[in-house]
Amino acid sequence: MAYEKELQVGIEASLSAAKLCQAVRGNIPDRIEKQDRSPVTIADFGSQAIICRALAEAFPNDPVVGEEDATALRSSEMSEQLAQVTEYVKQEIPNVSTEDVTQWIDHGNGEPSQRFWTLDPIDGTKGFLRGDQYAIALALIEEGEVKVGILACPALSLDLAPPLNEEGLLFVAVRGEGTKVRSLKTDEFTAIRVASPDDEEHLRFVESVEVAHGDQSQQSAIAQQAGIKSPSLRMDSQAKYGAVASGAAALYLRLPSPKQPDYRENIWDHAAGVIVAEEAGGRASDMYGKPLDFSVGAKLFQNRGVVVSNGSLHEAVLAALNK
Ligand SMILES: Nc1ncnc2c1ncn2[C@@H]1O[C@H](COP(=O)(O)OS(=O)(=O)O)[C@@H](OP(=O)(O)O)[C@H]1O
Ligand SMILES: [Mg+2]
Ligand SMILES: [Mg+2]
Ligand SMILES: [Mg+2]
Repeated sequence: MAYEKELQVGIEASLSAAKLCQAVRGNIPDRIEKQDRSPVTIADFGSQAIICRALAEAFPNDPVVGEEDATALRSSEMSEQLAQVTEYVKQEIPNVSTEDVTQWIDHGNGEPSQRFWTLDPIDGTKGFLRGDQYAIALALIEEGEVKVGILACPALSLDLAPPLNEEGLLFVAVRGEGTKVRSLKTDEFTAIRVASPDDEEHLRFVESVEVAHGDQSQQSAIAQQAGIKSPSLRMDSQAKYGAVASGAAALYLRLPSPKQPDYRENIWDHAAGVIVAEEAGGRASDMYGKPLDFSVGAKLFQNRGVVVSNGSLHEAVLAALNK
């Protein structure tokens, strides 16, 4: 098996981060507003600290391109939140100082290079705050190609055979080796595949809960033109990729919002999910059919929108988008 050490370290760190997130969710924290006005919480910071620490120790030469950074958390106005983050991190790693925590978080300020990791410590922060879906998403990128994806979805369960019907799922994919899933509670993995073309029951699509993150009216029009008759399943975060990879849905659509036509997707919002879907037999591209290009920096500058399917539906979706 390839990337054995990467998997072992990445999985262990993601499970520990997932535990921290679930502990914080027992008592949903305040939303902290970032400079771009999007939300972050003490759990996003704690999760990034735990995973960056593990990566820095095991792979000191690998940059980590993470969503969060500790600048605001170091300010005196946020000393209370920093203390809270540190308390939660201590439940996973004993004897930790506030200085350790901010340093580990800032290990995620790396730049994309020939080999690097990208981390979304909580994808779907809005979902996390609402009590809905969220994910911890970690991916290894080499030469612009996603090689490993680890996607923990602590609140996800799908209406499918075990272990997918258990709450709390971990999806893992390695390039060329398929995708597998396990419950967060047991350590037995099961291989998964996307929905087959004749699976009428799962011929449905997933999209964001947040209206501002896409174009829901175009998304339903396109899905209909591709032959999907049922309404969408709205789900926060890269859990949507898990739904397509396991066959709970046949399509994930994320078309640019008319209010933000110039929005570019962040690599950490997609890298782990893309390999999880592809290695399960699915296909991912942008709305023009171009492969998602992870070689051009921290955003998908060369792509517009995201289409993820079970493969068989892809051409019909692209044809509808082309009209
Ligand atoms: N305008 C716009 N268009 C597209 N995407 C955007 C936009 N604004 C934010 N984001 C990113 O969306 C990430 C959350 O993913 P989802 O939209 O799938 O989940 S959710 O329903 O919003 O929770 C979310 O990731 P997190 O910040 O990690 O939660 C954002 O990076
Ligand atoms: Mg965010
Ligand atoms: Mg995200
Ligand atoms: Mg995030």
